[in-house]
Amino acid sequence: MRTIPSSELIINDDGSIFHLHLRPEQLADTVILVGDPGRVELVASFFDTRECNVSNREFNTVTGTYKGKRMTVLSTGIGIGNIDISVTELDALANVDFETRQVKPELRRLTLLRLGTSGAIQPDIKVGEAVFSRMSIGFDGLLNYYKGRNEVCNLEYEQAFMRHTGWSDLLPKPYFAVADEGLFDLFRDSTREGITIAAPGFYAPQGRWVRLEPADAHLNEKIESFEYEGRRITNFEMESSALAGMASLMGHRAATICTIIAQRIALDACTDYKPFVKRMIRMALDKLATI
Ligand SMILES: O=P(O)(O)O[C@H]1O[C@H](CO)[C@@H](O)[C@H]1O
Ligand SMILES: O=c1cc[nH]c(=O)[nH]1
Repeated sequence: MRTIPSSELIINDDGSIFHLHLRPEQLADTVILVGDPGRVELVASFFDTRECNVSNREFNTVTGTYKGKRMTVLSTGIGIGNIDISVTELDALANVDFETRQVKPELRRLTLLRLGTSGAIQPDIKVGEAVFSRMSIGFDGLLNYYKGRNEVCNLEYEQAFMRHTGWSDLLPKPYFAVADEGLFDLFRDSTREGITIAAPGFYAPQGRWVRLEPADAHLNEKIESFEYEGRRITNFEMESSALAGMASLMGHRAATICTIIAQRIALDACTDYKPFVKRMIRMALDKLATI
């Protein structure tokens, strides 16, 4: 059996994992991931009990209970690189023996739910709505670095999307990662189903033009008009693809729900979005407490 070298899985002197600074016993089976470090306290404010509060860089973590169910809430900061770190380290905490540095014979299956914010790219999706990313399109390329990527992605959608958009060979190949169906069933009545683009940036990668002009000024129009099997692309954010894709490869169940805070078609944005996010968090906690 492979022993993972200490340069590949870095464990701190106190027995915690390199970036998250968590020790294996501090991780619950149900994990809520949020981008904003300040959102951890908002989620944890609903908890009945708290057993630990750990912080390193942008990674804040609280483990506690909500309606008797043990949960961990973790902030990942912004972007796919931090999802690569967070999901790998969460999985290692659950499934690697830190003494032997070997994968445990019995694997633990985590439930990973990201609660984020997002911009809508269809005119009928309003600010304040919660969109469930049933599929996520990775514009970031991360999953292409992992073996088995084709086995967990929807390749038909990928081909159709690249054809429709005339995908530039300067960009990473997009991957279509799929959310856990059980989580979709849990949330289908309380959210709007969507297909979400996870972009490797907030500005040009989402078609925004401040001073630097996007390479393809018409890409968002092509994204908006893409339709396959009667489904369309609904929203932009920056993490859901790597979360869904890595969790599928590892055997965890994962999904993303985002509150819409920008309406890209109406050219509108809401900066007072926290009450909507709070509503999404309470809804998600109530559902997660039942499984
Ligand atoms: O509100 P969070 O969870 O950070 O999610 C969204 O907001 C950030 C950009 O403002 C990106 O992380 C994007 O995915
Ligand atoms: O438009 C948006 C809003 C929030 N987060 C994003 O990544 N994009």
